[in-house]
Amino acid sequence: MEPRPAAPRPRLCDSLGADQTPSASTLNAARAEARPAGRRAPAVAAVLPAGGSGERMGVPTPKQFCPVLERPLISYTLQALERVCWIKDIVVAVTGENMEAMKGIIQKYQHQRISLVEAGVTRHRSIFNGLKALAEDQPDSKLSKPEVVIIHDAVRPFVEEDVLLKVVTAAKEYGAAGAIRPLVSTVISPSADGCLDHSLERARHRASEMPQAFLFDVIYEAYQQCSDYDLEFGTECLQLALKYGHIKAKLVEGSPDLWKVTYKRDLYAAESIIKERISQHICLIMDTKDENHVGHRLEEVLKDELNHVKVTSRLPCHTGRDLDQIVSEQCYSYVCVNVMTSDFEEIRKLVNMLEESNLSILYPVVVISVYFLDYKSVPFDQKMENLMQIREYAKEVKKRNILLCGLLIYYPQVFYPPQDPSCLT
Ligand SMILES: Nc1ccn([C@@H]2O[C@H](COP(=O)(O)OP(=O)(O)OP(=O)(O)O)[C@@H](O)[C@H]2O)c(=O)n1
Ligand SMILES: O=P(O)(O)OC[C@@H](O)[C@@H](O)[C@@H](O)CO
Repeated sequence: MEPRPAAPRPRLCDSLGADQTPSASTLNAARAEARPAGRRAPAVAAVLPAGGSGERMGVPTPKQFCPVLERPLISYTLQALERVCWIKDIVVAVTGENMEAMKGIIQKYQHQRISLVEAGVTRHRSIFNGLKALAEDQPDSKLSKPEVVIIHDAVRPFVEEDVLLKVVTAAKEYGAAGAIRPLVSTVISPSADGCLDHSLERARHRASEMPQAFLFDVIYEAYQQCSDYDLEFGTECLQLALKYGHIKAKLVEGSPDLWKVTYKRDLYAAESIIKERISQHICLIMDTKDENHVGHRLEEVLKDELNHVKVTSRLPCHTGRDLDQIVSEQCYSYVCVNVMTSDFEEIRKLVNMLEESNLSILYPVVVISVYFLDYKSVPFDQKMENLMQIREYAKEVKKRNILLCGLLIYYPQVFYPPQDPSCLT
């Protein structure tokens, strides 16, 4: 087993999640349920098989390393599991030839709690290698044996804490548990001559997805007893627990986002989902606390469209504290609405804060600086000079995954009839 890479700098904790991310009270209740009175929560580890070649993706790069928004797919899955604080170890099985690349990903994106093991020639063998790293009967094992182990494909990036908690809670009670989804197509059985032999009643069957969870001893003993045929051709861990451990896994309905990236179209879908999620988190920054600030009109419009709009006002004298609060909101799109000020240095300070927070390591960060200026009080060429500064600076920060743009709204300083405030939007 490869030693854990050196602990990188403090990693930002990304709070992004799909809409179904459970509330803290939900999780606390489920944790309490998972923890019989007086008993400690189970020690939980995860094994991520990531040793495939991605043949069906049809590209030279194994799909787990294919870029999504210029970041390897596996990094999103690692981030999803790292967001779950009660998973103490994450063991990733990669091929020897991809070991260095995997270490580089861990370092660049500051992943933590990751241990690497050599993958096998099949998915089951990769998973078995990951389990061996957690079993304490192995000579080079550096990890403590968990009570419950999660098995999750590295190419299923959209896994949320709630389904992980459900399968772990169920595995503790039943010995094994797995996420399932309704079938989209009907399953049929062909005869030897390539004709239909029979079809399965779709409503009575389900698709087996990931994550799955097991009492560690149940699945580890199943793999130790596994036939070579099963290791070579099997695709279902739940079946191993049934066949070798006589454990009937508890089936847990999963969300639609649990699908596995298999074909190229799945990468495009993954990118769209990620873009949609990060674009839902917007932070509006205004340059005064004035409640009549035009930014509040924009806030109303955005709140009608988006789920997470944070608003803050940044007075020049309190820039440091307000900017810290802004960055802590973990947004990835910032709209700075400037009516009173149009100080380029303010934008530079914000961009520097965003960069120092490492936000732009995980996702591209968008900063839109909007200037409202009365064209009678400010000469046009002076303001355009400001925008030109932003344009040059934007070229520089784009290399650091921060997309900066400026918008100048020049308007005559006239009185808008109160019955028509929409003129300002
Ligand atoms: N020898 C293998 C084969 C697969 N996997 C992993 O098992 C997961 C699910 O397998 P699959 O989608 O089949 O991945 P590939 O085998 O890479 O895909 P393909 O069958 O298209 O080659 C993936 O994270 C893959 O990296 C693995 O760890 N070791
Ligand atoms: O068969 P593949 O290697 O493409 O993927 C493995 C899947 O079969 C597996 O992840 C789920 O079906 C649950 O076992």
